[in-house]
Amino acid sequence: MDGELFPRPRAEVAPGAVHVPGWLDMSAQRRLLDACRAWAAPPAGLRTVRMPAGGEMSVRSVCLGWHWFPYGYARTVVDGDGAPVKPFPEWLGELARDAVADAYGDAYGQEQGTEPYDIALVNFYDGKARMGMHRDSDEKSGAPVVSLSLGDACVFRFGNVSDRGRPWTDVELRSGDLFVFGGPSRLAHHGVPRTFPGTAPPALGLDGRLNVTLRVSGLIMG
Ligand SMILES: O=C(O)CCC(=O)C(=O)O
Ligand SMILES: [Fe+2]
Repeated sequence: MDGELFPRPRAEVAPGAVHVPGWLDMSAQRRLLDACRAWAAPPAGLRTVRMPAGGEMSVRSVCLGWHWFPYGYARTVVDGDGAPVKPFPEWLGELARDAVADAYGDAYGQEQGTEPYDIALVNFYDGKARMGMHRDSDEKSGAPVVSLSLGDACVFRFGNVSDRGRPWTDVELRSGDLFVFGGPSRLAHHGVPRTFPGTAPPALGLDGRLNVTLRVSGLIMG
């Protein structure tokens, strides 16, 4: 972010897991936030996800392209209002490609592939929301997951591929930050143990935190 006392360096926290601080400037953050507000509106808008065991996720979510539910993808909001999922816009796919290219440079070139990005999962965190350690394993593609953060900062816990426990690395994700995980880290466990309410940049006008992950489904269109 401009005006910081110490610039935050980019970091590869595990092989194929790259944090790029301040990747989106304020106007790009505003554009993404405006789009999230439109996506959040019904039908097929922001919803609370109920887990098979009976609990509810504390984040509220909306999907584009394919609708994620525990645990799979569908073309309609099968666990909500039943409406068709909103389309995945072309500009988001371009943003995902740019993100992977910027995060990886020439490394993991083989991971970039040619399959188009076709899923966005948007998660809204109020001050109390969290996300437990999990893997993004419902996709049929090994393409990297692209994560963009807006609003309040959070602790993003990036763990290992074998289980939910240590070793992990805690990374602070702030508004505008990019995190890409692919290659050997594509199926690493990760979660958000806490956010820092009130730390969103005032110029953005968001109370809480939004995270947008962009993914390749590897699923057949239709
Ligand atoms: O909010 C985040 O930074 C992570 C979100 C996440 O892991 C997911 O949507 O699967
Ligand atoms: Fe995830």
